[in-house]
Amino acid sequence: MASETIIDLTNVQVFIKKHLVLSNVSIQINKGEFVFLVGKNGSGKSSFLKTLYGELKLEHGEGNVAGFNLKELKRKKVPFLRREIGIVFQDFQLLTDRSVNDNLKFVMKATGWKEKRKMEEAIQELLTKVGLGTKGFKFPHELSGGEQQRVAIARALVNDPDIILADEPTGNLDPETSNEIMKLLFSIAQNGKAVLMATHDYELMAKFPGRKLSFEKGTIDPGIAKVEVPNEKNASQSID
Ligand SMILES: Nc1ncnc2c1ncn2[C@@H]1O[C@H](COP(=O)(O)OP(=O)(O)OP(=O)(O)O)[C@@H](O)[C@H]1O
Repeated sequence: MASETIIDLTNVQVFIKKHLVLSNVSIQINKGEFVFLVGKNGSGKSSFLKTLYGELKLEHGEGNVAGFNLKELKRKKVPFLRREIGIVFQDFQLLTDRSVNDNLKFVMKATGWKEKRKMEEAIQELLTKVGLGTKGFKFPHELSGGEQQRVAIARALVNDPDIILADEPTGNLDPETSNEIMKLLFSIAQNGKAVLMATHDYELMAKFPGRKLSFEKGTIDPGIAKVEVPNEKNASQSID
């Protein structure tokens, strides 16, 4: 796969209100990379991700994400950046009052999808991709934590973004289920997306060798860039 930079930061500083969280951040990430964000609690991983998806405004330094200049990005344009990024959280953040299908449909409608049949086809394709092809009619509370996270990943993929940002996506899951979710996220990177994942799980990191961004001393050590995702030790094409 040809290397193509999708995240490009130069001398970025990340602030929360007046509090300087990170400085001297210069990082380039290519499509197809799997990147772990590692560091102690409070070292700035979530704030870094928020900067990438436009939740925190970039005031200092230069940042380009999926073709958007973060410094010049106006608040009302942030939804356009978000369409290029899929976001996955530790606590899934599904809408509990509707089915899996309707959770996905909700995001589709909010991002401009109109044709019912196209939406239904895309939903089926996405759910099959994450191994939930028969569960679209279920409500979130009828699914296990791992299944709910798969729905959240399907939702993140709705607009076929080049970047997936995952903030401790396995934080609420048991080791076996975490492993399955990792396989899924890895396969997404292998299909050409940049996947960035904050985690404290060193066992997972040992098993799925990706690039590591280390958050320490108020900055980020960018690790060694790899163009392609290394194959997972027990690589399997099948997600189930
Ligand atoms: N809303 C806020 N207001 C003020 N300070 C904040 C806010 N959110 C986070 N911070 C501070 O910013 C710093 C970075 O926090 P951040 O949540 O980005 O770290 P993290 O590495 O993601 O931590 P964790 O591993 O616990 O999720 C911390 O010092 C934190 O206390």
